[in-house]
Amino acid sequence: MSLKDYTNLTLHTDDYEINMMQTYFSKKMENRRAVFEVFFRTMPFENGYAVFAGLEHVIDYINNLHFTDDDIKYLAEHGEYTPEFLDFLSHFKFKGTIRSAQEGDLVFNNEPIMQVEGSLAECQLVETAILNIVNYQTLIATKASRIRQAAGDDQLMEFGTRRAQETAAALWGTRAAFIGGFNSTSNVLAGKSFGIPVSGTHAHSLVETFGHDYDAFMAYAQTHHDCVFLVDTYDTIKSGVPNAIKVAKQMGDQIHFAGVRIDSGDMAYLSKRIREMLDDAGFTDTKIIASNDLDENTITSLKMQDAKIDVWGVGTKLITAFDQPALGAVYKMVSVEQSDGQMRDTIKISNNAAKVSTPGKKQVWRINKQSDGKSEGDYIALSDEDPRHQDSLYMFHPQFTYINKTLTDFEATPLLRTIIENGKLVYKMPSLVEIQAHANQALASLWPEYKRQMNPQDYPVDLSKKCWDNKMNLIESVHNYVQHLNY
Ligand SMILES: Nc1ncnc2c1ncn2[C@@H]1O[C@H](COP(=O)(O)OP(=O)(O)OP(=O)(O)O)[C@@H](O)[C@H]1O
Ligand SMILES: O=P(O)(O)OC[C@H]1O[C@H](OP(=O)(O)OP(=O)(O)O)[C@H](O)[C@@H]1O
Ligand SMILES: O=C(O)c1cccnc1
Repeated sequence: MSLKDYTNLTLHTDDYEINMMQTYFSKKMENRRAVFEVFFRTMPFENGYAVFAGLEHVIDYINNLHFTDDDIKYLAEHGEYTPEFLDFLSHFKFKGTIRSAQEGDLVFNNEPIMQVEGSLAECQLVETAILNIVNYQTLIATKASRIRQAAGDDQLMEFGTRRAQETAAALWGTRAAFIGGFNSTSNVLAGKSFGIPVSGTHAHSLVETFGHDYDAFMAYAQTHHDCVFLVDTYDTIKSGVPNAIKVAKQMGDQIHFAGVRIDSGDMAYLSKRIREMLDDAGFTDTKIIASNDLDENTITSLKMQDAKIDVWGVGTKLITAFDQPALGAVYKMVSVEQSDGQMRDTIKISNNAAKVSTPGKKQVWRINKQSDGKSEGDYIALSDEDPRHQDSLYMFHPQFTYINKTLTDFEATPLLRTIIENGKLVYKMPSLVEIQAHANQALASLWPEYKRQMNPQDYPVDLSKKCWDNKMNLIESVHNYVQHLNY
């Protein structure tokens, strides 16, 4: 089950989208064809790759897209819309085509990660929600993947709900965290909705209720088989751990003494002492779980200190993407139908070279070496090109064109898959476990240079010659047009 029965998100769009729709409608342009593409300009967290997430929610959103009578009434009362336009909206259905990266795919800056092709009206309407969903979920999946890289094979528990930016962010965020490599969530609704394994320990309030570690742990042990005791409420070494061991010994086989959790103090020192105490008492399989404002940096540091921590509980810094709260993905028009029925590629010029959009409907080809399967880079081509038909592939840096290479031993795989075609879902959503496995496979084909946490190499994202020429020609024609203006 998914969170399908949440509020209809059709009005979850910016006012200006509906205002533009009204203009297109009044000018009889609402059915002109258009192509828009989603991309981000800089890598989140200065990471070498991003993990794409959000497609399932985008599909739910598109499937639910319709203006209810109530929505129309609201627009009639609050906007400058004509009755004819409101009538058009009341019959609106999404009939466009969406091509997208799959969840768990690795994606990079300045390449299309989703493409919407359809009528001008429908393409414009869906911009806001698509960006809202993809921006957040891709950011969290990427943060989770960074934390996974730091944690190695250790268990990662997602604890973020209480700190998330509201409920939807907690739920979709924990799903994105799972895609990025987390093992479980503390959020029960996320477990029910998405099938994520749910796990949890107990809070300090349990110990405070009983007033003593022993009484609290014993009460918990008498009411649960699997027990993780939180040992830092009063004094970890003098009271928490000794009382946890005492209860575990007294309860014997009646419980599974799965672990102890620490949530404060010097966790390198404490975990080493706790490990000795547990081992001395014969509980060599009992795990040590740590939480307290953890992220990939604290986990890396604790591992360097040889902390004896087996399981990491991570909340705030993951679910809020603490060190970079926005991915900054944008949705740009790349082609639009003219009055003569011809498509014209479009460009947004900027003084900042990196901000000049790449015109034309495109496909991203992931180029891997056939011999070792490793990624050589991404090759952005116009949609009528297919590098699979070429014996060799010339790849060059789109700004510093002297950086180039010619590949013969290569395999090209399209990144953008058709998800919705003319309004119909044509894509079978993989399970969440399959998506997580897909992300792991994708990471395995990436060289370690792109995966390191600090100062990773820039992954090559190149344009085909045809795509590059198309961009240069359009820049030239816009310059000519601006130069000949007389104001
Ligand atoms: N050995 C360590 N190396 C690196 N970071 C650590 C280590 N031990 C704890 N931390 C991290 O340091 C941060 C602050 O911990 P600190 O001990 O100052 O506060 P605290 O234990 O949370 O205090 P409080 O008792 O108020 O909860 C946390 O993010 C924690 O994960
Ligand atoms: O530190 P985070 O990465 O955000 O992980 C979530 C935090 O939430 C809990 O603390 P909280 O103080 O809310 O409740 P408690 O009384 O159970 O400690 C838990 O003990 C973690 O410290
Ligand atoms: O289960 C836990 O230990 C837990 C859950 C949420 C937040 N902090 C801790």
